[in-house]
Amino acid sequence: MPVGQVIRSHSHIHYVLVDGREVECRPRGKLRLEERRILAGDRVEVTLAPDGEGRIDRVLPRASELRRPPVANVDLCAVVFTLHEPEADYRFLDRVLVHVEHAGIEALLVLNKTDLCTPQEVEGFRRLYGETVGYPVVPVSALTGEGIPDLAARLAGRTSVLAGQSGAGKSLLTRALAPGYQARVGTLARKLGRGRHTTRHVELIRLPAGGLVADAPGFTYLEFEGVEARALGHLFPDFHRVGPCRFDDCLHRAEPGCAVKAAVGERIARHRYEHYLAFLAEIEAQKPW
Ligand SMILES: Nc1nc2c(ncn2[C@@H]2O[C@H](COP(=O)(O)OP(=O)(O)OP(=O)(O)O)[C@@H](O)[C@H]2O)c(=O)[nH]1
Ligand SMILES: [Zn+2]
Repeated sequence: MPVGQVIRSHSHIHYVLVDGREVECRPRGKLRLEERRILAGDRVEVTLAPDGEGRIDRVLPRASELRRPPVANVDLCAVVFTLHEPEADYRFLDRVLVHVEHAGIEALLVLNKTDLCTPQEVEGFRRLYGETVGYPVVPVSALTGEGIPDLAARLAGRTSVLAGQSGAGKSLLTRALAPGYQARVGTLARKLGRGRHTTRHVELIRLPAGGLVADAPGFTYLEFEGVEARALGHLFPDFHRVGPCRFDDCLHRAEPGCAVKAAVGERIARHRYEHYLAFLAEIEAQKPW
């Protein structure tokens, strides 16, 4: 039985990508009654009819499920960051990275607007986040197209969402990656404040080099709900490369024999440690005493 991936839905009609072909499918009766909605990104078993349409027989177990936007099986988050326009906000970046780690999704750092940067700035960022922190970094310019083929190659075969602060260039990047793509929500809806970010049905856009990218940004809800204070340090990959600390349950704050604290300014960037402390305080303040 062929297996495909749902790329968009319209009430009870789901468009499923099967062997590179978009097939209009309806779920079989029993599935329609189930509580579980069929989400964009779902892998489904389909029966193809001679007329070219199909029937969804079964939704395969999800490897991941994002709430905002509602997409199943996202396996990569491209976090879009800029050094200028808007000015670099490392605290926001680290916050997004913590959320991506918490969701168990691989992160890729996209340094956008390189046309506004000196080569030294790009190299400095690549060293800091690519080497010291340890995420793959892809410098691009959505405006000039520089680096876009490299980014496309990294998104090939994956189901991705873009994240990052407002104005970082997520929309322009999506257009640079999928030049033929036309957003289905018009300017009017966006002006009324019911634009792409709040559309109920997410669409996965097919990239020419293969791979799917959501048409709505991910990780827009950045409260640390569900993140335990003791687990926060595990969401900083640069922290687990040092150590171990003397105590297994070290919070890396004032404990004796803390390997993390000892590495600050060397193998751990000072601002990463400061953001960790700030996030930790935020999580502790959330506790219902
Ligand atoms: N110079 C330069 N400008 C860019 C680049 N990418 C995007 N921009 C501009 O930055 C502004 C914001 O880009 P968008 O794509 O709307 O940003 P966004 O991340 O989708 O923003 P939100 O929709 O608010 O989340 C626009 O004016 C873009 O034209 C780039 O690589 N270089
Ligand atoms: Zn420690």
